Amino acid sequence: MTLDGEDADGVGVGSARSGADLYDEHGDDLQSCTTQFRLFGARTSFEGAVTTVRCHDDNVILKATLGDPGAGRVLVVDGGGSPTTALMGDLIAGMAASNGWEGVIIHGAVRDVEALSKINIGIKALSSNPRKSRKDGAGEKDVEVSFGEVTFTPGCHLYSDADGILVTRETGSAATVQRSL
Ligand SMILES: O=C([O-])CC(=O)C(=O)O
Repeated sequence: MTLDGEDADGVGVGSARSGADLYDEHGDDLQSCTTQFRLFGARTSFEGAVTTVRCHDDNVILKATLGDPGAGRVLVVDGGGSPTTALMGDLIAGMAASNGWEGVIIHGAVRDVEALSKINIGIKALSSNPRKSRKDGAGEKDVEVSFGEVTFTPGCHLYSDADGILVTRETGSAATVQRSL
């Protein structure tokens, strides 16, 4: 499946299509996340291939991953839904934006909310908490994670906007959603 921005003649439609438009076109070929996130970053719409981290109140692996070149990817973080500590603040988010990450979705909390709103990256998280997380290095990378009735498999494609989060069921280069639809 290819989710591209072209009409039947292969001509770009020229205006941004929303998550609702994408869902209407592709239906249940796409998973739709039922978890209600808050939007924290300056970018309201973002997409890319998924990389995953699972960590609970410990952000060492998250920080190391966002220190790698993003190459247009979106990091999906299964933080166990914890509101207890922030897994990301403005320093890590700024680094992620500089490294070419398109977005970060955190099933958990962030901090430095005012500053995050000025960083040119997509950020969705459940909540905010000024308390920082532990630095023990507990967690896993590149594992399948699930929340909001969606399974996020590394390499699947994710599209996020004000409507919500859509995720392909397949992985690989054929499953693409171009940004300027
Ligand atoms: O270092 C942390 O735990 C998170 C943080 O405050 C930042 O990214 O600015």
